[in-house]
Amino acid sequence: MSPTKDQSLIDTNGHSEVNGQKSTNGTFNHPATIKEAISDPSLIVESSFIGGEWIRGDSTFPVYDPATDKVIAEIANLDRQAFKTAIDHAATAFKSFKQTNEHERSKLLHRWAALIRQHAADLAVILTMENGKTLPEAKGEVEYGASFISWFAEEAIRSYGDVIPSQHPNSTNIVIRQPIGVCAIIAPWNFPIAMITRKLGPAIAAGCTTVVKPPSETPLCALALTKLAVEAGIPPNVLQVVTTKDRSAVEELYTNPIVKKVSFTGSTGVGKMITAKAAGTMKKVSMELGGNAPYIVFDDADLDAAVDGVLACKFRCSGQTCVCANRLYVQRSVHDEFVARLLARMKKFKIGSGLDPSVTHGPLVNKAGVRKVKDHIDDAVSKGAKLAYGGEVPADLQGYFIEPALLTGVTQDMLLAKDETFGPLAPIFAFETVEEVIEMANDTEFGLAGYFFANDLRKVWRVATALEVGMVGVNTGKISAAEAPFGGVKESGLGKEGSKYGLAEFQVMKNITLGSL
Ligand SMILES: NC(=O)c1ccc[n+]([C@@H]2O[C@H](COP(=O)([O-])OP(=O)(O)OC[C@H]3O[C@@H](n4cnc5c(N)ncnc54)[C@H](O)[C@@H]3O)[C@@H](O)[C@H]2O)c1
Ligand SMILES: O=CCCC(=O)O
Repeated sequence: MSPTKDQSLIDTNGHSEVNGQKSTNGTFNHPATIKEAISDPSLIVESSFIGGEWIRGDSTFPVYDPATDKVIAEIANLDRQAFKTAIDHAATAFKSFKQTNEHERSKLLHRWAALIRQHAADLAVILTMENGKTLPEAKGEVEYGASFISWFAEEAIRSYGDVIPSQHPNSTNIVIRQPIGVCAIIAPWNFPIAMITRKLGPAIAAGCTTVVKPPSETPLCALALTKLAVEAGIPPNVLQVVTTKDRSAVEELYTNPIVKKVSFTGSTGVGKMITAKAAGTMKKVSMELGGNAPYIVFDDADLDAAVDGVLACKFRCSGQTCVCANRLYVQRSVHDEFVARLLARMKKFKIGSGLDPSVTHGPLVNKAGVRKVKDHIDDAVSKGAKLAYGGEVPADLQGYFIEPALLTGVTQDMLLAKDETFGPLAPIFAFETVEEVIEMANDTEFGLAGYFFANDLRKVWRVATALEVGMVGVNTGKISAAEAPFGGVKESGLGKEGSKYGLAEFQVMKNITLGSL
């Protein structure tokens, strides 16, 4: 694949180089350690944060750089008791934190967001080295992550109640919102900063105390964020982070009766299991789960805009985004032209270290991710699809790489039609009519995001309302923003994050009927 400067797929500013990582002969030297690549090495923390102390414990687990398959950190591997201790600290802290003034919490969050932005360059490098995404994407994510903290700093002071006229004489109903209590936060590796701030922003704004379980693939961003939160003045027991590789230890978070809310982002299977176990103590849950987004290109669409949308949406984080287009439906009359234009753009991709300024797509997070893309390609080809481009695992790269791939002649009976690929594979299905494509798009148990490109207004309204998803992009591949309610329907989850609705997920509503005094 030839190098390119085409960065139109990245929804942030252009490339920038990392601390002189370019060697004198012009080839890119990926740094061996994170500390040598950032300006403030104190941001690299490998311990958990419980009860206001950094806890190392007796055992550790490794974090791998997906671009090199080399260990870049050894993180504290804590047990179930550590979660219990953190929950107890959070319960004690809740007694006073729930009494804090909304404006005070708002100021804390504003200070934290400012510190995140101040350290954005280093955080982006840490993110790229543990997750693999390119540096411009990582910078975009740092700002995206900070935007949730800023947003909820503002929402904290707009947590309005209600006054409802009573049918009884001398009586009034007053509705107030209160923080729900101790919250458990469990996050995935694909957005190691934003998936955590999208939960911590509203939790802290609401006056809750938290215990965070970061993903074992990418804990360094969560720990660096925590260090900055402490610097910002967020009381230690309000935000605690427990790192572990032991999934059974995490059970404490969704079964301990002290925890009142579980906010989870991850796969649908794990989300269902957690929901079932959390039901044992009737915890409130938010579930941001897997997707299988349809991306529909109608014959009246602006085809160049539709190709831009695919680059932004399908290949973001090398295809490892829950709202990534998973199935590309293209109307038969524009199919060949669309495929040709998409192929021309994909030929400009370059895979490699996300820190290399000439690279457009980084590695996947692990070998299992590469295997899954391969399996989806092999299954589709065995059932009649054509591999039009890419799909090889490059022998000359050490990390978890696979070439972005384009498949044509894809049909609904193939594995990738049902299962989220979570990788850089663009499968093209041809369709004839609006009815047919709506039926195909909805033929999945998932319902997170959907996209389509069309110009006819009646068709736009019809399709936007018919898609069974929580979020629709019309003539755009970019739908995520702090102000927009994020969340799915069907088996893609429960609840909304971000937006004016996100705060309520961490609150309980209480009606006070005030009789005559
Ligand atoms: N809807 C959304 O907002 C959203 C956002 C990002 C990712 N996702 C989804 O997340 C998935 C990819 O992320 P992932 O691979 O990290 O998901 P995952 O479900 O494997 O893991 C998510 C988190 O849960 C933890 N975990 C996994 N198994 C567990 C268990 N048995 N008990 C307790 N904790 C457990 C993980 O360590 C991680 O912290 C995809 O399906 C993607 O669509 C959804
Ligand atoms: O991967 C899921 C979250 C990505 C986003 O917030 O756009």
